[in-house]
Amino acid sequence: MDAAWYAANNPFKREAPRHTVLKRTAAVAVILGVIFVISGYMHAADTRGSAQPSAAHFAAGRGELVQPHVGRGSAAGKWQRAHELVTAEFVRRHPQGFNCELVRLADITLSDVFVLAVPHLSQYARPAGVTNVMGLGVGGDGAADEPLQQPYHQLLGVSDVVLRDIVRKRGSPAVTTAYLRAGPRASLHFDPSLVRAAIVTCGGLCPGLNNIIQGLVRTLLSLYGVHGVLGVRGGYQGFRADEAGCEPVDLTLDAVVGLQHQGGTLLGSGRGSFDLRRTIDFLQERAINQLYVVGGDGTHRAANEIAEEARRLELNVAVVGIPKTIDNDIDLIDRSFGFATAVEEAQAAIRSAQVEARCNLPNGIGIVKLMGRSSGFIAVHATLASGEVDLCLVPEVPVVLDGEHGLLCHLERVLHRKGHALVVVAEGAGEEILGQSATVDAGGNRKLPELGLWLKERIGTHFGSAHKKVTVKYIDPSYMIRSVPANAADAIYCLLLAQNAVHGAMAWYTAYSVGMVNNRLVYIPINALVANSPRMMEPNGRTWERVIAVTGQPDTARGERAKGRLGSAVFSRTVL
Ligand SMILES: Nc1ncnc2c1ncn2[C@@H]1O[C@H](COP(=O)(O)OP(=O)(O)O)[C@@H](O)[C@H]1O
Ligand SMILES: O=P(O)(O)OC[C@H]1O[C@](O)(COP(=O)(O)O)[C@@H](O)[C@@H]1O
Repeated sequence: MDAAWYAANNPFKREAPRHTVLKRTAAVAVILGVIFVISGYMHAADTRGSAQPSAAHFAAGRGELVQPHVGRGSAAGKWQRAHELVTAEFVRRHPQGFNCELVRLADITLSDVFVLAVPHLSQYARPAGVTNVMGLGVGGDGAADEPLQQPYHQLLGVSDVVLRDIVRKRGSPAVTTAYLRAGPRASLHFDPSLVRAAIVTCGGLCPGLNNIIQGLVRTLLSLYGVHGVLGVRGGYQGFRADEAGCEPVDLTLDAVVGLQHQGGTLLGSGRGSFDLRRTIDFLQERAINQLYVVGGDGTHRAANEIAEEARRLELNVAVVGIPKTIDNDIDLIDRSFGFATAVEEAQAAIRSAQVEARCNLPNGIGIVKLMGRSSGFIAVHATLASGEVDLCLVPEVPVVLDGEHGLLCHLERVLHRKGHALVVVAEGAGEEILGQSATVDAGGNRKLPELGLWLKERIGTHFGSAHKKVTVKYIDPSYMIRSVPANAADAIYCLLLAQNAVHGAMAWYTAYSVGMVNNRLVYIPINALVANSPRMMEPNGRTWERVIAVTGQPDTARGERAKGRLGSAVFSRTVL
């Protein structure tokens, strides 16, 4: 490593030790003064006394009303004079003001922001220092003979960050973490003509995998003018192609034409075992200097090992993760790609089950099993979207069948009221009833007992013993759901993920995963990502409360029966 170069260019100059995960980027001693829109500023005189809260209301409460200096000059000028903390930059961003009073919340301040520092290759490898310009035609079917280029509209720097904790209330800590904002940087660590990239997709299938592959290939080849992209086949076992019998393939622009319309993954996937030594050998033998790994938390744990070994050996190799989980159980990010498609696709199965339940007289019951090994996000979101589900069972909430507040009694009430009932079951629900399975798959994931089928029998015997005829239809659309192409929202998300994954590696970053946080694309150190995954739905949170409100089922998460934290999983919310 060139110590002098690093000392001059280290973007994280600070006193904190290098191994510290949270690194302080700036002493942002700015009182953000989170501003609430309360009542008319421009029309203050007109609106006071209406249904809007008044100045007196704030004087009596926590807020400080910002008195507008109504006078001559532009709206922006008046607006800026309204309060000394409203800076020129703030006015520039909001030239029209908000046409309402501003109330400064003295309780809400932000004193320090710590960015989750992403390792970068120039800590031991000299950067190429090539100027970054955008190659045009990234969505095209082939490379132009004379590629067109233009400067980027916006280039990002080391202190462009996205705050993590945006929800603020009285008593919220004045310190927050932040993520590096993803995007193109002015200078490139890699000379594009010397880049040889590899892509691998691991774990179970998920809508959008092909969009990610296509996005990576197009960004590398067209946007950056890289010369070679290799597709590693069949997941991590593809790094041992001789053993696995699946040779890597060259990924050209032609090879990815129309790929976004196909489900699955062009490269194949797998949960086969990961071999660090053989993977590093593969990268070195084929002179790969950028590795893009698409997979879930297990895949990211392996990617982290590759990145750490590459750093130990001082290899000029960027390792980039793209989080893939149909279950949406990777924490920190708003949502994973493919999840919205899965929720949408689940609606078809729920509608079919609804028709079966309605038409099988008397007392038709439709059960739909949805994926969700350790978290029930698909089941929960599909239930909320449907609005017709009467009972939703997820791994995070205990399944209590018997008793007055049990789920069977609830079904009896629903049948009495509607004549039919609709149940959605996440596959991992009910382990506390059926017990944990000892068998695991090739990725080390536990095989799950079939609660849905068991429930079908149990409902039959329950109503049978009460001499009540019911007809139960069971639908398992799991593999049909995850094999579909991404919907439009996921397709756009995949494109953003793929482009930004490449921007980071080209700039100099490594050992990071790209994701959406607070609706912005960011770089998250893989270490931080795996430390916080898998995530589960908070059983005492508002999402589950919404499910209860929609289905009317008894809340079996209440009180001491809530499961709490399970293993290394963290409870967290998710954004669709
Ligand atoms: N803790 C781990 N450390 C290293 N590699 C792992 C780990 N867990 C899983 N893997 C590897 O990651 C790949 C995908 O794992 P899997 O659990 O199927 O998918 P996911 O990435 O969706 O969690 C497999 O090749 C598996 O060997
Ligand atoms: O049958 P397979 O291929 O093992 O996959 C099923 C499993 O994959 C999962 O969807 C998890 O996969 P993800 O990595 O995409 O989250 C589980 O819900 C399910 O148990």
